[in-house]
Amino acid sequence: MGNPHVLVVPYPVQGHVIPLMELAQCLAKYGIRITFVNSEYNHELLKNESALQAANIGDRIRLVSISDGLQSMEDGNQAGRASGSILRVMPGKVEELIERTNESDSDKISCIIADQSIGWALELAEKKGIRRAAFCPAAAALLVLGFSIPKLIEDGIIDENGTPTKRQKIELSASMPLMDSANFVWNCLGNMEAQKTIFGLMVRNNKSTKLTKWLLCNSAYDLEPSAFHMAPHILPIGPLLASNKLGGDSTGNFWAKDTTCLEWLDQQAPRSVIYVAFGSIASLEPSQFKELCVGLELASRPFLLVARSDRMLTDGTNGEFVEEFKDRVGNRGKIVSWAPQQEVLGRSAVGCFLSHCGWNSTIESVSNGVPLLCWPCFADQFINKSYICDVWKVGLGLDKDENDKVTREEIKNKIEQILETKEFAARALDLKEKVMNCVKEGGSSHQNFLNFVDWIKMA
Ligand SMILES: O=c1ccn([C@@H]2O[C@H](COP(=O)(O)OP(=O)(O)O[C@H]3O[C@H](CO)[C@@H](O)[C@H](O)[C@H]3O)[C@@H](O)[C@H]2O)c(=O)[nH]1
Repeated sequence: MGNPHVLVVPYPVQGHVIPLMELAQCLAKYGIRITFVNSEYNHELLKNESALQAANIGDRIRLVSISDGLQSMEDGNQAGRASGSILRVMPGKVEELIERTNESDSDKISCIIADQSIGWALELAEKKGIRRAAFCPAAAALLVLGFSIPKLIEDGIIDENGTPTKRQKIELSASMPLMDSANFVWNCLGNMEAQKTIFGLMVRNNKSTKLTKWLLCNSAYDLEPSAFHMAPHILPIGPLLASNKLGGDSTGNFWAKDTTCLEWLDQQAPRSVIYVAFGSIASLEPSQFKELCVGLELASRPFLLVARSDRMLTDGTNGEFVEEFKDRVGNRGKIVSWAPQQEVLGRSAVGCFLSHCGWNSTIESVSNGVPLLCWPCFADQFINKSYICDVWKVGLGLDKDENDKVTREEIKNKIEQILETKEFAARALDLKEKVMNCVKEGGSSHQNFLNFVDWIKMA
Protein backbone atom coordinates (compact mmCIF):
# COMPACT_ATOMS: atom_id res chain seq x y z
CA MET A 1 0.00 0.00 0.00
CA GLY A 2 1.47 3.39 -1.03
CA ASN A 3 0.86 6.72 0.61
CA PRO A 4 -2.79 7.65 1.16
CA HIS A 5 -4.40 9.50 -1.73
CA VAL A 6 -6.80 12.31 -0.80
CA LEU A 7 -9.22 14.04 -3.15
CA VAL A 8 -9.74 17.69 -2.09
CA VAL A 9 -12.87 19.39 -3.41
CA PRO A 10 -13.23 23.13 -2.68
CA TYR A 11 -16.25 25.30 -3.43
CA PRO A 12 -14.86 26.98 -6.56
CA VAL A 13 -14.26 30.56 -5.38
CA GLN A 14 -11.06 32.27 -4.26
CA GLY A 15 -11.85 32.54 -0.55
CA HIS A 16 -12.37 28.74 -0.38
CA VAL A 17 -9.58 27.62 -2.73
CA ILE A 18 -6.80 29.45 -0.81
CA PRO A 19 -7.37 27.80 2.62
CA LEU A 20 -8.05 24.36 1.10
CA MET A 21 -4.81 24.68 -0.86
CA GLU A 22 -3.02 25.50 2.40
CA LEU A 23 -4.56 22.41 3.99
CA ALA A 24 -3.54 20.30 0.97
CA GLN A 25 0.05 21.46 1.32
CA CYS A 26 0.11 20.77 5.06
CA LEU A 27 -1.09 17.21 4.35
CA ALA A 28 1.42 16.75 1.53
CA LYS A 29 4.20 17.57 4.00
CA TYR A 30 3.15 14.44 5.88
CA GLY A 31 3.56 12.28 2.81
CA ILE A 32 -0.11 12.30 1.73
CA ARG A 33 -0.79 12.46 -1.99
CA ILE A 34 -3.38 15.03 -3.03
CA THR A 35 -5.59 15.44 -6.06
CA PHE A 36 -6.99 18.96 -5.88
CA VAL A 37 -10.15 19.55 -7.92
CA ASN A 38 -10.64 22.93 -9.56
CA SER A 39 -13.30 24.20 -11.90
CA GLU A 40 -11.98 24.62 -15.46
CA TYR A 41 -12.05 28.38 -15.15
CA ASN A 42 -10.12 28.45 -11.87
CA HIS A 43 -7.71 25.80 -13.11
CA GLU A 44 -6.67 28.05 -15.98
CA LEU A 45 -6.02 30.89 -13.52
CA LEU A 46 -4.08 28.69 -11.13
CA LYS A 47 -1.94 26.52 -13.31
CA ASN A 48 0.57 29.28 -14.04
CA GLU A 49 0.86 30.43 -10.48
CA SER A 50 4.56 30.28 -9.79
CA ALA A 51 4.22 30.05 -6.00
CA LEU A 52 2.05 26.98 -6.40
CA GLN A 53 4.54 25.31 -8.69
CA ALA A 54 7.38 26.17 -6.34
CA ALA A 55 5.43 24.90 -3.35
CA ASN A 56 4.43 21.62 -4.97
CA ILE A 57 5.86 19.08 -2.64
CA GLY A 58 7.50 16.64 -5.02
CA ASP A 59 4.72 15.22 -7.13
CA ARG A 60 2.37 14.97 -4.19
CA ILE A 61 -0.12 17.66 -5.24
CA ARG A 62 -1.84 17.16 -8.56
CA LEU A 63 -4.25 19.80 -9.85
CA VAL A 64 -7.13 18.55 -11.98
CA SER A 65 -10.05 20.41 -13.53
CA ILE A 66 -13.69 19.62 -14.08
CA SER A 67 -16.60 21.71 -15.32
CA ASP A 68 -18.71 23.51 -12.70
CA GLY A 69 -21.32 24.55 -15.24
CA LEU A 70 -20.50 28.25 -14.86
CA GLN A 71 -19.65 30.36 -17.88
CA SER A 72 -17.47 32.95 -16.18
CA MET A 73 -15.85 34.05 -12.97
CA GLU A 74 -18.66 36.60 -12.61
CA ASP A 75 -21.24 33.76 -12.54
CA GLY A 76 -19.27 32.19 -9.72
CA ASN A 77 -19.61 35.36 -7.68
CA GLN A 78 -23.43 35.31 -7.74
CA ALA A 79 -23.95 33.15 -4.67
CA GLY A 80 -27.41 31.75 -5.47
CA ARG A 81 -26.87 31.21 -9.19
CA ALA A 82 -23.42 29.70 -8.71
CA SER A 83 -24.50 27.23 -6.05
CA GLY A 84 -27.45 26.05 -8.14
CA SER A 85 -25.31 25.51 -11.22
CA ILE A 86 -22.49 23.86 -9.28
CA LEU A 87 -25.01 21.49 -7.71
CA ARG A 88 -26.36 20.48 -11.13
CA VAL A 89 -23.02 19.90 -12.85
CA MET A 90 -20.18 19.18 -10.42
CA PRO A 91 -21.37 16.00 -8.63
CA GLY A 92 -21.51 14.02 -11.89
CA LYS A 93 -18.07 15.29 -12.92
CA VAL A 94 -16.51 14.47 -9.55
CA GLU A 95 -18.06 11.00 -9.66
CA GLU A 96 -16.52 10.39 -13.11
CA LEU A 97 -13.16 11.60 -11.80
CA ILE A 98 -13.34 9.19 -8.85
CA GLU A 99 -14.25 6.28 -11.14
CA ARG A 100 -11.42 7.09 -13.58
CA THR A 101 -8.88 7.47 -10.77
CA ASN A 102 -9.95 4.28 -9.02
CA GLU A 103 -9.42 2.19 -12.14
CA SER A 104 -5.77 2.07 -11.12
CA ASP A 105 -5.08 -0.08 -8.06
CA SER A 106 -2.05 1.98 -7.05
CA ASP A 107 -3.86 5.30 -7.25
CA LYS A 108 -7.16 4.62 -5.48
CA ILE A 109 -8.66 7.53 -3.56
CA SER A 110 -8.57 6.70 0.14
CA CYS A 111 -10.32 9.81 1.45
CA ILE A 112 -12.30 12.81 0.23
CA ILE A 113 -12.00 16.21 1.93
CA ALA A 114 -14.97 18.28 0.87
CA ASP A 115 -15.71 21.91 1.46
CA GLN A 116 -18.52 21.92 4.04
CA SER A 117 -20.56 24.18 1.74
CA ILE A 118 -20.78 21.40 -0.86
CA GLY A 119 -22.25 18.61 1.24
CA TRP A 120 -23.06 16.64 -1.93
CA ALA A 121 -19.37 15.68 -2.13
CA LEU A 122 -19.73 13.94 1.25
CA GLU A 123 -22.88 12.20 0.02
CA LEU A 124 -20.95 11.05 -3.05
CA ALA A 125 -18.07 9.75 -0.89
CA GLU A 126 -20.54 7.77 1.19
CA LYS A 127 -22.17 6.32 -1.92
CA LYS A 128 -18.75 5.25 -3.21
CA GLY A 129 -17.71 3.82 0.16
CA ILE A 130 -14.83 6.29 0.54
CA ARG A 131 -13.80 7.76 3.91
CA ARG A 132 -14.55 11.45 4.16
CA ALA A 133 -14.02 14.71 6.02
CA ALA A 134 -15.59 18.17 5.79
CA PHE A 135 -13.66 21.42 5.97
CA CYS A 136 -15.21 24.82 6.67
CA PRO A 137 -13.13 27.80 5.45
CA ALA A 138 -15.25 30.20 7.52
CA ALA A 139 -15.84 30.79 11.25
CA ALA A 140 -17.19 28.04 13.49
CA ALA A 141 -19.92 30.56 14.39
CA LEU A 142 -21.24 30.25 10.84
CA LEU A 143 -21.54 26.48 11.23
CA VAL A 144 -23.25 26.93 14.60
CA LEU A 145 -25.70 29.36 13.02
CA GLY A 146 -26.45 26.76 10.34
CA PHE A 147 -26.97 24.04 12.97
CA SER A 148 -29.34 26.41 14.80
CA ILE A 149 -31.74 26.79 11.86
CA PRO A 150 -34.38 24.35 13.23
CA LYS A 151 -34.34 26.19 16.58
CA LEU A 152 -34.56 29.60 14.88
CA ILE A 153 -37.66 28.35 13.03
CA GLU A 154 -39.13 26.82 16.19
CA ASP A 155 -38.57 30.07 18.11
CA GLY A 156 -40.29 32.05 15.37
CA ILE A 157 -37.16 34.07 14.53
CA ILE A 158 -37.24 32.98 10.86
CA ASP A 159 -39.80 31.25 8.67
CA GLU A 160 -39.30 28.04 6.67
CA ASN A 161 -37.47 29.97 3.92
CA GLY A 162 -35.13 31.70 6.33
CA THR A 163 -36.93 35.07 6.17
CA PRO A 164 -36.80 36.84 9.56
CA THR A 165 -40.24 37.38 11.10
CA LYS A 166 -38.96 40.72 12.44
CA ARG A 167 -35.70 42.56 12.71
CA GLN A 168 -33.91 41.71 15.94
CA LYS A 169 -30.49 40.96 17.35
CA ILE A 170 -29.86 37.47 18.65
CA GLU A 171 -27.01 35.83 20.51
CA LEU A 172 -26.73 32.05 20.05
CA SER A 173 -24.90 31.87 23.38
CA ALA A 174 -22.97 34.20 25.69
CA SER A 175 -19.76 35.54 24.04
CA MET A 176 -20.95 34.48 20.62
CA PRO A 177 -21.16 37.48 18.29
CA LEU A 178 -24.49 39.31 18.24
CA MET A 179 -26.31 38.56 15.01
CA ASP A 180 -28.76 40.92 13.33
CA SER A 181 -31.56 38.85 11.80
CA ALA A 182 -31.48 41.16 8.74
CA ASN A 183 -27.88 40.07 8.15
CA PHE A 184 -28.23 36.30 8.51
CA VAL A 185 -25.84 34.83 5.99
CA TRP A 186 -28.64 33.62 3.70
CA ASN A 187 -30.69 36.80 3.68
CA CYS A 188 -28.18 39.46 2.77
CA LEU A 189 -27.50 38.18 -0.73
CA GLY A 190 -29.62 40.66 -2.63
CA ASN A 191 -32.62 38.60 -3.78
CA MET A 192 -35.14 35.97 -2.68
CA GLU A 193 -33.98 33.35 -5.18
CA ALA A 194 -30.41 33.46 -3.84
CA GLN A 195 -31.76 33.38 -0.28
CA LYS A 196 -33.86 30.26 -0.91
CA THR A 197 -31.01 28.45 -2.69
CA ILE A 198 -28.41 29.20 -0.02
CA PHE A 199 -30.80 28.55 2.87
CA GLY A 200 -31.83 25.21 1.31
CA LEU A 201 -28.19 24.27 0.80
CA MET A 202 -27.31 25.11 4.39
CA VAL A 203 -30.10 22.83 5.61
CA ARG A 204 -28.89 20.05 3.30
CA ASN A 205 -25.23 20.59 4.26
CA ASN A 206 -26.16 20.22 7.93
CA LYS A 207 -27.41 16.72 7.11
CA SER A 208 -24.48 15.79 4.85
CA THR A 209 -22.00 16.90 7.48
CA LYS A 210 -23.34 14.11 9.69
CA LEU A 211 -21.88 11.63 7.19
CA THR A 212 -18.44 12.19 8.70
CA LYS A 213 -17.03 12.50 12.18
CA TRP A 214 -14.41 14.96 10.87
CA LEU A 215 -15.69 18.51 10.65
CA LEU A 216 -12.59 20.66 10.42
CA CYS A 217 -12.62 24.42 10.57
CA ASN A 218 -10.09 27.12 9.68
CA SER A 219 -10.32 28.67 13.12
CA ALA A 220 -8.90 28.23 16.64
CA TYR A 221 -10.33 27.52 20.11
CA ASP A 222 -8.90 30.82 21.34
CA LEU A 223 -10.80 32.76 18.68
CA GLU A 224 -14.23 31.21 19.20
CA PRO A 225 -14.44 29.36 22.52
CA SER A 226 -18.23 29.69 22.80
CA ALA A 227 -18.90 28.39 19.30
CA PHE A 228 -16.69 25.33 19.92
CA HIS A 229 -18.38 24.84 23.28
CA MET A 230 -21.77 24.80 21.55
CA ALA A 231 -20.59 22.37 18.86
CA PRO A 232 -17.64 20.42 20.28
CA HIS A 233 -17.52 18.12 17.24
CA ILE A 234 -16.16 21.00 15.14
CA LEU A 235 -12.37 20.72 15.21
CA PRO A 236 -10.30 23.83 14.58
CA ILE A 237 -7.02 23.35 12.71
CA GLY A 238 -6.31 27.00 11.90
CA PRO A 239 -5.38 29.53 11.13
CA LEU A 240 -4.01 27.84 8.02
CA LEU A 241 -1.58 30.38 6.61
CA ALA A 242 1.41 30.35 4.32
CA SER A 243 3.59 31.28 7.30
CA ASN A 244 2.59 28.08 9.15
CA LYS A 245 3.99 25.82 6.45
CA LEU A 246 7.67 25.29 5.75
CA GLY A 247 7.70 28.92 4.64
CA GLY A 248 7.11 30.25 1.18
CA ASP A 249 4.38 32.34 -0.40
CA SER A 250 0.65 31.98 -0.04
CA THR A 251 -0.68 29.82 -2.84
CA GLY A 252 -3.89 29.29 -4.72
CA ASN A 253 -4.21 32.92 -5.87
CA PHE A 254 -6.22 33.39 -9.06
CA TRP A 255 -4.49 36.65 -9.96
CA ALA A 256 -0.85 37.71 -10.13
CA LYS A 257 0.33 39.37 -6.93
CA ASP A 258 1.85 42.80 -7.40
CA THR A 259 4.91 42.54 -5.19
CA THR A 260 6.09 46.11 -5.86
CA CYS A 261 3.89 47.12 -2.93
CA LEU A 262 6.19 45.21 -0.55
CA GLU A 263 9.14 47.41 -1.54
CA TRP A 264 6.94 50.49 -1.13
CA LEU A 265 5.76 49.25 2.28
CA ASP A 266 9.32 48.74 3.45
CA GLN A 267 9.95 52.46 2.96
CA GLN A 268 7.09 53.49 5.29
CA ALA A 269 7.27 54.12 9.02
CA PRO A 270 6.21 51.29 11.39
CA ARG A 271 2.44 50.99 11.93
CA SER A 272 1.71 53.98 9.67
CA VAL A 273 0.03 52.42 6.61
CA ILE A 274 -3.68 51.73 6.08
CA TYR A 275 -4.08 48.58 4.00
CA VAL A 276 -7.43 48.50 2.14
CA ALA A 277 -8.80 45.37 0.44
CA PHE A 278 -12.22 43.82 -0.11
CA GLY A 279 -11.32 40.21 -0.92
CA SER A 280 -12.21 38.53 -4.17
CA ILE A 281 -15.97 39.07 -4.55
CA ALA A 282 -17.17 42.30 -2.91
CA SER A 283 -17.33 45.48 -4.94
CA LEU A 284 -18.25 49.08 -4.16
CA GLU A 285 -20.47 51.03 -6.47
CA PRO A 286 -18.60 53.88 -8.20
CA SER A 287 -19.66 56.79 -5.98
CA GLN A 288 -18.86 54.79 -2.84
CA PHE A 289 -15.48 53.84 -4.23
CA LYS A 290 -14.70 57.52 -4.87
CA GLU A 291 -15.82 58.43 -1.36
CA LEU A 292 -13.43 55.80 0.01
CA CYS A 293 -10.55 57.28 -1.99
CA VAL A 294 -11.33 60.82 -0.81
CA GLY A 295 -11.57 59.56 2.79
CA LEU A 296 -8.09 58.02 2.44
CA GLU A 297 -6.83 61.27 1.00
CA LEU A 298 -8.30 63.27 3.91
CA ALA A 299 -6.70 60.94 6.45
CA SER A 300 -3.27 62.19 5.29
CA ARG A 301 -1.51 58.91 5.97
CA PRO A 302 0.15 56.37 3.69
CA PHE A 303 -2.23 53.76 2.27
CA LEU A 304 -2.11 50.65 0.11
CA LEU A 305 -5.36 50.11 -1.79
CA VAL A 306 -6.34 46.96 -3.70
CA ALA A 307 -8.69 47.96 -6.53
CA ARG A 308 -9.28 45.19 -9.04
CA SER A 309 -10.29 46.53 -12.42
CA ASP A 310 -13.25 44.14 -12.67
CA ARG A 311 -14.68 45.00 -9.23
CA MET A 312 -13.77 48.52 -8.11
CA LEU A 313 -13.18 50.21 -11.42
CA THR A 314 -16.20 48.89 -13.32
CA ASP A 315 -17.62 52.30 -14.13
CA GLY A 316 -15.50 54.03 -16.83
CA THR A 317 -15.45 57.24 -14.77
CA ASN A 318 -13.62 55.45 -11.95
CA GLY A 319 -10.62 54.86 -14.21
CA GLU A 320 -10.26 58.58 -14.93
CA PHE A 321 -10.90 59.44 -11.31
CA VAL A 322 -8.20 57.03 -10.16
CA GLU A 323 -5.58 58.63 -12.43
CA GLU A 324 -6.32 62.09 -10.99
CA PHE A 325 -6.44 60.65 -7.48
CA LYS A 326 -3.04 59.00 -7.95
CA ASP A 327 -1.58 62.33 -9.11
CA ARG A 328 -2.96 64.09 -6.04
CA VAL A 329 -1.72 61.59 -3.45
CA GLY A 330 1.62 60.85 -5.16
CA ASN A 331 3.88 58.42 -3.31
CA ARG A 332 1.71 58.58 -0.18
CA GLY A 333 -0.67 56.08 -1.76
CA LYS A 334 -0.09 52.87 -3.66
CA ILE A 335 -2.84 51.18 -5.71
CA VAL A 336 -2.52 47.60 -6.94
CA SER A 337 -4.99 45.22 -8.52
CA TRP A 338 -4.04 42.18 -6.35
CA ALA A 339 -1.68 42.28 -3.39
CA PRO A 340 0.35 39.52 -1.74
CA GLN A 341 -2.03 40.04 1.21
CA GLN A 342 -0.53 37.64 3.74
CA GLU A 343 2.93 39.11 3.16
CA VAL A 344 1.53 42.66 3.33
CA LEU A 345 -0.13 42.02 6.70
CA GLY A 346 3.17 40.65 8.01
CA ARG A 347 5.01 43.91 7.27
CA SER A 348 5.67 46.18 10.26
CA ALA A 349 4.60 49.27 8.30
CA VAL A 350 0.92 48.21 8.31
CA GLY A 351 -1.02 50.01 11.05
CA CYS A 352 -4.55 48.85 10.26
CA PHE A 353 -6.54 46.86 7.71
CA LEU A 354 -9.70 48.36 6.24
CA SER A 355 -11.47 45.17 5.22
CA HIS A 356 -14.77 43.66 4.06
CA CYS A 357 -14.22 41.06 6.84
CA GLY A 358 -14.08 37.88 4.77
CA TRP A 359 -12.98 35.14 7.18
CA ASN A 360 -9.58 34.66 5.52
CA SER A 361 -8.83 38.39 5.69
CA THR A 362 -10.03 38.44 9.30
CA ILE A 363 -7.78 35.63 10.50
CA GLU A 364 -4.84 36.81 8.40
CA SER A 365 -5.08 40.21 10.08
CA VAL A 366 -5.52 38.72 13.56
CA SER A 367 -2.56 36.36 13.02
CA ASN A 368 -0.37 39.34 12.28
CA GLY A 369 -1.64 41.51 15.14
CA VAL A 370 -3.13 44.11 12.79
CA PRO A 371 -6.26 46.01 14.01
CA LEU A 372 -9.18 46.23 11.57
CA LEU A 373 -11.64 48.77 10.26
CA CYS A 374 -14.72 46.81 9.28
CA TRP A 375 -16.82 47.31 6.17
CA PRO A 376 -18.81 44.07 5.83
CA CYS A 377 -20.67 43.65 2.54
CA PHE A 378 -22.58 40.34 2.64
CA ALA A 379 -22.84 36.76 3.92
CA ASP A 380 -20.75 35.81 6.99
CA GLN A 381 -18.89 39.15 6.96
CA PHE A 382 -21.33 40.65 9.48
CA ILE A 383 -20.64 37.84 11.96
CA ASN A 384 -16.90 38.33 11.48
CA LYS A 385 -17.27 42.06 12.03
CA SER A 386 -19.06 41.39 15.28
CA TYR A 387 -16.21 39.12 16.45
CA ILE A 388 -13.66 41.82 15.56
CA CYS A 389 -15.46 44.78 17.15
CA ASP A 390 -17.56 43.31 19.99
CA VAL A 391 -15.87 40.08 21.08
CA TRP A 392 -12.12 40.49 20.43
CA LYS A 393 -12.27 44.31 20.43
CA VAL A 394 -9.48 44.60 17.88
CA GLY A 395 -11.31 46.84 15.45
CA LEU A 396 -13.98 49.40 14.72
CA GLY A 397 -16.95 49.33 12.36
CA LEU A 398 -17.41 51.92 9.63
CA ASP A 399 -20.96 53.22 10.04
CA LYS A 400 -23.21 54.14 7.12
CA ASP A 401 -25.11 57.44 6.99
CA GLU A 402 -28.84 57.88 6.35
CA ASN A 403 -28.20 57.39 2.60
CA ASP A 404 -26.57 54.02 3.23
CA LYS A 405 -23.11 55.43 2.43
CA VAL A 406 -19.87 55.36 4.37
CA THR A 407 -18.80 59.00 4.14
CA ARG A 408 -15.29 60.40 3.68
CA GLU A 409 -15.48 61.98 7.17
CA GLU A 410 -16.42 58.65 8.75
CA ILE A 411 -13.45 56.99 7.02
CA LYS A 412 -11.01 59.72 8.08
CA ASN A 413 -12.31 59.78 11.69
CA LYS A 414 -12.21 56.01 12.17
CA ILE A 415 -8.69 55.80 10.68
CA GLU A 416 -7.53 58.39 13.20
CA GLN A 417 -9.32 56.66 16.05
CA ILE A 418 -7.92 53.20 15.34
CA LEU A 419 -4.36 54.37 14.79
CA GLU A 420 -4.30 56.74 17.74
CA THR A 421 -5.99 54.53 20.34
CA LYS A 422 -3.11 52.33 21.49
CA GLU A 423 -5.42 49.71 23.05
CA PHE A 424 -6.46 48.36 19.63
CA ALA A 425 -2.89 47.50 18.65
CA ALA A 426 -2.18 46.11 22.14
CA ARG A 427 -5.23 43.82 22.10
CA ALA A 428 -4.47 42.76 18.50
CA LEU A 429 -0.93 41.73 19.50
CA ASP A 430 -2.27 39.84 22.48
CA LEU A 431 -4.76 37.95 20.30
CA LYS A 432 -2.05 37.24 17.73
CA GLU A 433 0.07 35.55 20.36
CA LYS A 434 -2.79 33.36 21.59
CA VAL A 435 -3.85 32.37 18.09
CA MET A 436 -0.39 31.63 16.79
CA ASN A 437 0.25 29.41 19.82
CA CYS A 438 -2.64 27.22 18.62
CA VAL A 439 -0.81 26.29 15.42
CA LYS A 440 2.61 25.79 17.02
CA GLU A 441 3.78 22.31 17.95
CA GLY A 442 1.75 21.28 21.00
CA GLY A 443 -0.97 23.86 20.23
CA SER A 444 -4.63 22.81 20.03
CA SER A 445 -5.06 23.35 16.28
CA HIS A 446 -1.79 21.58 15.56
CA GLN A 447 -2.84 18.60 17.68
CA ASN A 448 -6.22 18.34 15.93
CA PHE A 449 -4.40 18.42 12.61
CA LEU A 450 -1.99 15.64 13.66
CA ASN A 451 -4.91 13.48 14.84
CA PHE A 452 -6.51 14.01 11.46
CA VAL A 453 -3.32 12.99 9.63
CA ASP A 454 -3.16 9.81 11.75
CA TRP A 455 -6.73 8.99 10.82
CA ILE A 456 -6.04 9.47 7.11
CA LYS A 457 -3.00 7.20 7.38
CA MET A 458 -5.03 4.49 9.12
CA ALA A 459 -6.74 3.70 5.80
O1 LIG B 1 -5.28 41.69 -3.01
C1 LIG B 1 -5.60 40.64 -2.44
C2 LIG B 1 -6.89 40.43 -1.88
C3 LIG B 1 -7.15 39.22 -1.26
N1 LIG B 1 -6.20 38.25 -1.20
C4 LIG B 1 -6.49 36.96 -0.54
O2 LIG B 1 -7.76 36.50 -0.95
C5 LIG B 1 -8.42 35.86 0.14
C6 LIG B 1 -9.76 36.52 0.31
O3 LIG B 1 -10.54 35.78 1.21
P1 LIG B 1 -11.62 36.45 2.17
O4 LIG B 1 -11.02 37.54 2.93
O5 LIG B 1 -12.22 35.36 3.00
O6 LIG B 1 -12.65 37.13 1.21
P2 LIG B 1 -13.58 36.57 -0.02
O7 LIG B 1 -12.74 36.37 -1.20
O8 LIG B 1 -14.66 37.55 -0.13
O9 LIG B 1 -14.11 35.16 0.56
C7 LIG B 1 -15.35 34.46 0.49
O10 LIG B 1 -15.11 33.28 1.30
C8 LIG B 1 -14.84 33.52 2.68
C9 LIG B 1 -14.57 32.17 3.35
O11 LIG B 1 -15.69 31.35 3.32
C10 LIG B 1 -16.01 34.26 3.34
O12 LIG B 1 -15.71 34.56 4.69
C11 LIG B 1 -16.31 35.55 2.55
O13 LIG B 1 -17.44 36.23 3.11
C12 LIG B 1 -16.56 35.20 1.09
O14 LIG B 1 -16.86 36.37 0.34
C13 LIG B 1 -7.51 36.02 1.37
O15 LIG B 1 -6.80 34.83 1.59
C14 LIG B 1 -6.55 37.13 0.95
O16 LIG B 1 -5.25 37.00 1.51
C15 LIG B 1 -4.94 38.45 -1.74
O17 LIG B 1 -4.06 37.58 -1.66
N2 LIG B 1 -4.70 39.65 -2.35
